[in-house]
Amino acid sequence: MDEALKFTVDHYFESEVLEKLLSDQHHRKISMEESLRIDRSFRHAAHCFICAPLNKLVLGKYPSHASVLMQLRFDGLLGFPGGIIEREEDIVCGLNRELQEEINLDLGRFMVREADHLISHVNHRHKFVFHFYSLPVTFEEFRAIEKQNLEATDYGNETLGILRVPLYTMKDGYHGLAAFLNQQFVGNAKDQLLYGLAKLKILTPEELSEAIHKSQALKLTKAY
Ligand SMILES: O=c1[nH]cnc2c1ncn2[C@@H]1O[C@H](COP(=O)(O)OP(=O)(O)O)[C@@H](O)[C@H]1O
Repeated sequence: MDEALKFTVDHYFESEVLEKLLSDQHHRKISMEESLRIDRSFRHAAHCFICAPLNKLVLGKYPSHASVLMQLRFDGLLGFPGGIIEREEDIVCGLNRELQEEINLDLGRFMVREADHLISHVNHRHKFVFHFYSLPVTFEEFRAIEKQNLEATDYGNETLGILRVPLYTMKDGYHGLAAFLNQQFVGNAKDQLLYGLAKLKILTPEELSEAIHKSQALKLTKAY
């Protein structure tokens, strides 16, 4: 594996390197405690990685081990459901409220908890802290969440729809996750996606590394 590529993947696991790497992109890792002490002029936003285990052959031949939900925003960018936390609001309460508004999450059945926190980043340039949480569910629950989404307040205006991230790789080595990584993501949502996949052990570092490599190598090539 070439060194530059290994570095890209490793940075999701080694916080010091992550911090250094992400500082170039204006997103730096920050602990939850530190983020809560940050200057009050910073806004907080929280987004959620909803995922379920799956054992399926896509198109009858490409193995896929999980379902992960993202959404297409009003501006055509891909992101996770969630949003801005109100000034006096608790982060997890604000996230659950946003999930109800954006994807009509049934809060009687599903709730993100503090323990589901995955990672937070601060962007000093935009004075924003971005918190990222997971909501692991069963596949049946994931299907129920997908169906309920159509009745969301924000459906068709703020959010254009939800989608499942393709976690498989087709025969050409590009279509599937690698091609998906070349789409346009809002803020640091792409980093969050890769982090969630690694942290929840949905894909191995080697699989992630391969997808990142292929997405970079084949970006300009149209396979068909
Ligand atoms: O999935 C995401 N990951 C990380 N940041 C995101 C994501 N979606 C939106 N953002 C950023 O979060 C902030 C709040 O945007 P969002 O559209 O979610 O809030 P809202 O729904 O409350 O208007 C913006 O700075 C936006 O760029």
